[in-house]
Amino acid sequence: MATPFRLGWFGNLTAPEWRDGWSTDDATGWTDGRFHVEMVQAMERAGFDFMMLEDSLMVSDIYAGTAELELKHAVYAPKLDPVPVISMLAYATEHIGIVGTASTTFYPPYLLARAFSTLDHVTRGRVGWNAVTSSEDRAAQNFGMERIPEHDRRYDMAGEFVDVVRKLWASWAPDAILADATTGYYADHTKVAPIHHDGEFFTVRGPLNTPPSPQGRPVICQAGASPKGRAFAAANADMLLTIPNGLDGMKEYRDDIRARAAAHGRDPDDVKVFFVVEPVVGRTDEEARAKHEDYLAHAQRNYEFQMVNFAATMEIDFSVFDPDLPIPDDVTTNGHQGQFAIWKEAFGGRPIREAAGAMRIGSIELIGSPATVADRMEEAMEHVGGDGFMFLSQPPSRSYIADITEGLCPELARRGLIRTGFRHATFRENLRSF
Ligand SMILES: Cc1cc2nc3c(=O)[nH]c(=O)nc-3n(C[C@H](O)[C@H](O)[C@H](O)COP(=O)(O)O)c2cc1C
Repeated sequence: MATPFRLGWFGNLTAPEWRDGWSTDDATGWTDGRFHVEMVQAMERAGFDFMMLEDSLMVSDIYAGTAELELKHAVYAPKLDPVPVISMLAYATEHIGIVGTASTTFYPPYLLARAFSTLDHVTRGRVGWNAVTSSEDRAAQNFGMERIPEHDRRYDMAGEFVDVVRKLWASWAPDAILADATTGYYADHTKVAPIHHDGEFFTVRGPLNTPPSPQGRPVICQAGASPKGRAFAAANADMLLTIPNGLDGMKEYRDDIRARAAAHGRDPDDVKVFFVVEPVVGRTDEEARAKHEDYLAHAQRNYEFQMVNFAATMEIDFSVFDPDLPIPDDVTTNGHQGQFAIWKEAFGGRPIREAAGAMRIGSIELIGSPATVADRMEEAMEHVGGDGFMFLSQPPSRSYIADITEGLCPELARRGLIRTGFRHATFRENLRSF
């Protein structure tokens, strides 16, 4: 009997595939949100648990001191704000969870608690919040700061931020709404209380002015990789996103998070871990390999894309290094520390240009027919212990989405490896249902 796992998609509200000439309308038309609506509908039909929308708050010009390559490849900009787009994606679907990213360093906690409570209402209990600390000076400079706060301090702020948000979400008792025409009371003021939070980073009176939402507390998602990030995630998150290298790295991460969650008195099964992969699927193994070869043939484009990706998220200007040598040993970052260590390991001491030109972001390589890829996914989950995968494709194309939703997912469903329906109304209940 197969043990089922879950699927999510690492979505970017950026331009979908615009370089191959096949979906020319999408190249500029995607900003009306319809491309992503059709994408999330395909995922819901195919058996995905959720779509996640990443976010950042800057146009990065770290690589070589210019935004040229960032904008040339549309890596993180131009993009749309995920928070309002969640409403649209949810209105076009019935069951799938939708996770939006919002930063604990830049949002005021009151606005965030209110926005996600509102989203929980309008999605009828299907929203998740990807709580990130952000990592970029360029983003900080859009919010009156010169530099992003230091890495571990950001997590201290994030811990208090989540505490405030939780208190605000709980500032209305579940039965505070009466709507009683006989007594003339809409809401019971004795069940709505200020929180009077006065902490190191935030002072918030409360209560929230939004009524209790279907989940009460929207699903919390997190992607901490450093020790401090893992501690924060294990204490607070319902789901985690991660890209460790290889099967042993995946198992180490999941075991560590589960042990940390248990140490906080939590049931480890309430914390689901999703591993990022970018499957390359064809009708046959040969067809999939040909697609992969085609990707490798764009080595210079891939290299430039990854350089911006690394520079934007780690604020390290890779242009100062010799691309024909490995990453120097003494480079550190105040950005995504855990992720940087993992990428360095993935480069395996190879020259930067060569490694980045052939790189796909993901914990394991999945290339083949639906049956081949399904075999590998099943083996991986057996090794790691469970939970699920999150697919990434930067940028996604309609044909890539179809490879996954019409090719791979039916094979996974036939084997009983992914969900074929949703038994519960809310995202959290569905996340915990197996
Ligand atoms: C799959 C995945 C998705 C992430 N999405 C975002 C995002 O949308 N916005 C963001 O600022 N950081 C994002 N991050 C970064 C994490 O929040 C975190 O900072 C990073 O994994 C490094 O871990 P650390 O902060 O513990 O060093 C993501 C990380 C991963 C692995």
